[in-house]
Amino acid sequence: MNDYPEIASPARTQAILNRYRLSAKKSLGQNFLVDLNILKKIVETANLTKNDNVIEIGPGIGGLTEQLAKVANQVLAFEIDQNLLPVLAETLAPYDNIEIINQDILKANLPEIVGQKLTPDQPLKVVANLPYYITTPIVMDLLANPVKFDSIVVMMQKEVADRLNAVPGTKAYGSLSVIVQQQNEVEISFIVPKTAFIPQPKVDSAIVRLSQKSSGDEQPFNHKRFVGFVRGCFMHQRKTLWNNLLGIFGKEPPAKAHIKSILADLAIDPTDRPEQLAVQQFVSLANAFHKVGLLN
Ligand SMILES: C[S@@+](CC[C@H](N)C(=O)[O-])C[C@H]1O[C@@H](n2cnc3c(N)ncnc32)[C@H](O)[C@@H]1O
Repeated sequence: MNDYPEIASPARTQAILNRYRLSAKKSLGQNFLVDLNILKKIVETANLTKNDNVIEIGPGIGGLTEQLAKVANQVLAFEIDQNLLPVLAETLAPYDNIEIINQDILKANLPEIVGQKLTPDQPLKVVANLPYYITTPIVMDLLANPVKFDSIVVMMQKEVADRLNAVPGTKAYGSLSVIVQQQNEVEISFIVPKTAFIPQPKVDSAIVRLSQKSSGDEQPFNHKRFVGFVRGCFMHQRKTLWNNLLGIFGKEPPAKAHIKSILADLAIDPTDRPEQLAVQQFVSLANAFHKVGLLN
């Protein structure tokens, strides 16, 4: 499709940055991936076909975007940094199936944009090398979005990936693990060393694949309320579940009595710490508190 060397080589990336007199902005999490093998592995992990539409977050100078455009139908790439637009116009000029949207992904109206730009009946996948300073808000927004994605394959700091994938009883297990795992199968596909980037970040990264669970498990009565409830349960991680629940619902008699009887009904020990509970136990708890009118 083009005769240029791939964008994501260390030499070409550095040459582009020099020519446009750009230096990577730390404040926007700009670490550009310059290892073509890793980019290809990311695309393989996303399992893209010519029928798939892709949302990319943060195309940077276009290294990953280029690889996505080669195998997917259409790529919509959200880039907040206006200074990168002329770069992307140059690097991605050979591709006619990419649209760059100069918006903050956390503020973009995805349902409207996707509805306007993409055909509705094609699979929609997210593939991105996420800006690390907002990894968690982006993942949370994607999961809560009315737009449903067939899969999400994203690079993040390894430490955050470990939290997404953590099992109960471990230090990494927290509200993020529960909220993400409630809806998704989580897989850490592979680790990316910091040497694969310009500039190099301080820590290694991981490629995480999220795909919607198709289990018949009990579902939370409301996703947003469930998220708030789980965060409340982990508010004071070293305190008991009992104390965290009192923190959420108050110590007054009706709330206290409900907490006591719901924990007893669900056979949950009030002296357990929040990290000892399985994902489905949080769902049962949230739904039980909703049923008695404490969580609405
Ligand atoms: C880790 S870099 C990835 C760049 C490129 N995709 C790559 O793999 O080399 C993250 C990118 O996200 C962009 N970005 C940061 N915050 C953003 C936001 N709120 N919305 C959209 N893009 C953002 C940065 O400007 C940067 O281009």
